[in-house]
Amino acid sequence: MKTVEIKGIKIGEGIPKICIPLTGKTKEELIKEAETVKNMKPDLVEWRADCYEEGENSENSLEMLKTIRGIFDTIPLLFTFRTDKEGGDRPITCVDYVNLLENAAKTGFVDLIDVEAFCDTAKTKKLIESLKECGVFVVASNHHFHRTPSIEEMVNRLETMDGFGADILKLAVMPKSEEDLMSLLTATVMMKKRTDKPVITMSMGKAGVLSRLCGETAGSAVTFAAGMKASAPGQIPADRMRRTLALLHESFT
Ligand SMILES: O=C1C[C@@](O)(C(=O)O)C[C@@H](O)[C@@H]1O
Repeated sequence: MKTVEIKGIKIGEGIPKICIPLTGKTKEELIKEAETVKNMKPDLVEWRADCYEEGENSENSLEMLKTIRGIFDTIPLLFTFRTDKEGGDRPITCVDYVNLLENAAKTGFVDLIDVEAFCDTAKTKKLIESLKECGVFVVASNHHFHRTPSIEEMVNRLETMDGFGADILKLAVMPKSEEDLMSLLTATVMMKKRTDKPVITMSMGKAGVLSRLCGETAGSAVTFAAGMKASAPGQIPADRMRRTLALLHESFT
């Protein structure tokens, strides 16, 4: 397994790492949220720039990013602009999306960047390459807020993201039944044999909660947990997540 190591955090090894999202809408909200989240001692922090007012505006975003980086000086920071097509808060054109990610990578303020791999597949590989050249790790992602694709499709999508050259492969799906949850877990287990990169998967909503807890067994390297506010359905509070992961880990060893 190729672990991704950032500021002493080894993604892809041991207990799944806890990532807490920041979802504030205004600068004031975000600063308050960031300080609260810092006290929760997350392994990673995700800034959901699409939740920020005018977050699609590169200048605005990068200014805010600098402030957030200042607060999380030693904690790995993931920059995400989730487009409205994949469940995010605001629309953005493909051109602006690419520019925003490239500009964020060039600041040196972020450790990881989320790239929606299926936004414009003809351009994804090149975008990932250019971001990696700036020295950031790339998390390729794909989200299905209304369904769980077949096991075959989920594995294909994760393998495609691998082929695009991402460092970490992420897939979030919505279950409609217990079978859907099991399908996501099966696809995750199958990926262990098909890639040496860290994989992150989750089945969202209440029906999928188990998938956020069992990453150490299934092979999901990071789990997203709520800080002040969840960024997706089914995220449980970070303190409860930490206790549960520790309890499971203890039971395995
Ligand atoms: O991709 C993901 C996963 C996520 O959607 C979840 O279900 O926990 C939460 C998002 O903030 C993050 O960007």
